[in-house]
Parts: sequence; C-alpha cells; structure tokens
Amino acid sequence: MPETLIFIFAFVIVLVTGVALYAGARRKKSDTFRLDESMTPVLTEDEAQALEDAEEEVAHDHEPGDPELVAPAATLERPESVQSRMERLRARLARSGTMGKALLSILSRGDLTEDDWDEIEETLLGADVGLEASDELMEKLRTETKVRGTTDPGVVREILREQLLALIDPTLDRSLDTVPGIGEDGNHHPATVLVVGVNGTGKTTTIGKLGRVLVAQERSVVLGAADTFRAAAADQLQTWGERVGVDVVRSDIEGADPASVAFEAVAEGRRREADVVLVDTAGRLQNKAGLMDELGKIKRVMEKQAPVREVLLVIDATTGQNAMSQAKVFSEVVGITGIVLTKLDGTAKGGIVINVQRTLGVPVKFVGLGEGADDLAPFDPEGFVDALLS
Ligand SMILES: Nc1nc2c(ncn2[C@@H]2O[C@H](COP(=O)(O)OP(=O)(O)OP(=O)(O)O)[C@@H](O)[C@H]2O)c(=O)[nH]1
Repeated sequence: MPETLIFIFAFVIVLVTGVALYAGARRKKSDTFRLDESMTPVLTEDEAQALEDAEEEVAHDHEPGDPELVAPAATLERPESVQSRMERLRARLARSGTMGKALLSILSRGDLTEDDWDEIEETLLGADVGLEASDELMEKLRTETKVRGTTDPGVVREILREQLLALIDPTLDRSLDTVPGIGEDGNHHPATVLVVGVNGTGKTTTIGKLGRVLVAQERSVVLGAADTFRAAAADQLQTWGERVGVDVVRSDIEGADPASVAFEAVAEGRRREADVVLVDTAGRLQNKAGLMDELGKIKRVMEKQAPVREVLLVIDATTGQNAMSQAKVFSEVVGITGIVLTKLDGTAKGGIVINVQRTLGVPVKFVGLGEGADDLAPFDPEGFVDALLS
C-alpha cells in the first residue's frame, strides 16, 4: 500500500512540473511583453538617481504605447559570414569604379598635355571626389609620373593605386566598437551604437543588416526603434530582427518620444547583458536646432545607462553634393565616429568615399552594396581601390 501512495505522489509531482515547464516554454516563444518595474535591475544609489533623472527627462510613465520589447519569431535565418559577403560583393564595388578605368586610360597616353590634365580633373570631379582631394591627387600624379617617366600601363596603374590608397588612408581605424564592458558601478554596459542620417538614406535597412553582421559573429544584439516619426520604420526594424532572432524595443504610438525608446533599448541591453544595442533614429532635417535638440536628447538619455560608443552617420552615395552638405550638418550636431555609405551599388561615383572622409574627418566603416539582407560589408580600402582599377 505505501508503495502505491509513493507512486501516486511521484506521478502528481511529475505531472505538475511538466505542465509548468510547458507553459513557461510557450510564454518564452511567443510573448510580447511590456517593460515594467519588476524588470529593473538592482541599482546602486548613484545609479538609481541617474536613472530617475533620465526617466524624468523622457517623461517615462509606462502608459499604453510606451516602449515595449518585441521578441522575434521562431524560424530564424543564418546570416552570411563577413568573409563570404566581402568576396561576393567585390564585383559590385567595381561598378562604382568607372573613374579608375578612365584615369588609367588617360595617364597611359604619355606626355600629358594640359587638356589631358583637365580631362583627369573632370573625371575626378564627376566621380564626386571633391575639389580639394582632386587637386591633391592631380599634384601627386603629376610629380610621380614625371619622376618615374614612363607610360607603361603596369607602372601607371601602380602609381594611381598608391595615390588613391593614400587619399583613402588605410591606416584609419575602421572597426566598430562592439565589445561590452563593465561600468564604474559594476554593472554590465552593452556597446551602444546610435545610427543617424537623413530619412531615406537607408538607416533602418543598415541597422537590420548590421544586426545580421553581428549575429553572424555570434554577438547578442538588441535593436531600438527610436525612429518614432514613421510608424512603419519600427515594423520594418522588427521584421529585420525577427529574421535573425534579435529583439526590438519599440513604441506603438507614432510620434512617441524617441529618447524614451532609446533609453529603454539600452536598459534592456543592460538587463539581459547583451553585447550590442543598435538604435535607429528619424533624422528629419527640419532645421539644425530641432535636429540638435532631438539627437542630443537621445544621446544624453542613452548615456545615463551606458556610454554611446559609436555614432554612425548613414549617407546615400547616389545623392552626391547633397549628401555632403547633410553630412556636415549631422557631424556638427552630434559627434560622428564612423560613416556608412549606402547604395554604392547604384552609382558610378565611388569618389564620394574620399570626399566624405576628408570633409568629416572620420572613416567610412561600412558600405551598402544592394537591397539584399547581407549586402553590407566592412569597408576595405585596398579592395575598394583594386575594384576601381580592375
Ligand atoms: N540599392 C541599395 N538600396 C539600399 C541600400 N541600403 C538601403 N537601400 C534601400 O533604401 C531604401 C530606404 O531605406 P530605409 O532603411 O527605409 O531608409 P531610412 O533612412 O531608414 O528611412 P526613414 O525610415 O524614412 O528615415 C530602401 O528601399 C532600402 O532597400 C543599399 O546599400 N543599396
């Protein structure tokens, strides 16, 4: 009899545990849960004060429409490795390089006349290299071709390669700082990346693609949809996240405070000890003061949680001079640490790489080379120059 009782008791325990585990697993797979007080980590006194200040600043009330965390769906894609995408995208880079081939053909004529040099200048300006960099390059080419005194295509190619590479500066640090750290308070600080730029340049797409690069490198990522100006931008970001299992912090209210979403995204990154938090922004160029207020507030509020390690400016390579003036405004309102040049697949004006770097004094770190999910690659100066001259 006691054996029967023990058996019934054990059976009931197994049954109850099984039901609890099943319910937990279901919740994990499909819940979209709202951030609430119970998820706030234990904080030091200073930190609690800092969070309180930040929360005041973003009028953080946890009302309907406040930022919420959206978990990804179950079926995941495997993003392409960085090495493989660089090999695949090399041919697309060559399309932006008609400039290289045109220069080679003029320089190989030998005994260049002033008309030939005018043609070289036109080619450089036409490829968006910019006046200052074009003058500098022509000066170097004049000297080098004279010193080496040859029209041998191999030597001319070598001279042009050296000089283009010098202008792009292979010594610049093009890495993206994505290593998390521990703050002075002893808490986990994810590496946070703020992405800015004019609407339509490809910010949301770039964040989605960048998330995939990081997932391919086995980093844990949280996305923040702080482009609350356009509701579809958050949906778009969520779709990118869902494809590779990355969570998105977003608000359902169009026009919600973007700083509040950015704050919650970094807070969530801290809570789950994520490696990287990528934050999307709206970047309407209504006026410089408005932009400065908005981006300044977003950055300030994020920094209450963890230092903003990178501010990436996304520029559309097909918009030429317009892109340059937008870039200047953004770099004046928020310190830029790197440039992402998108749509390089859609232009023959690859010279903009040189122009934008010189104008802003920060390196191009990534290039967008198509609308495909893995059509983003780290910028490699040597590969770029070789593609221009191939
Ligand atoms: N060909 C090509 N298209 C790109 C590239 N990057 C982005 N796009 C396209 O550019 C368009 C705009 O991209 P979004 O990511 O929505 O731009 P956004 O800057 O976030 O725009 P807002 O949300 O309005 O601020 C989309 O159709 C993208 O597919 C690229 O490298 N090459």
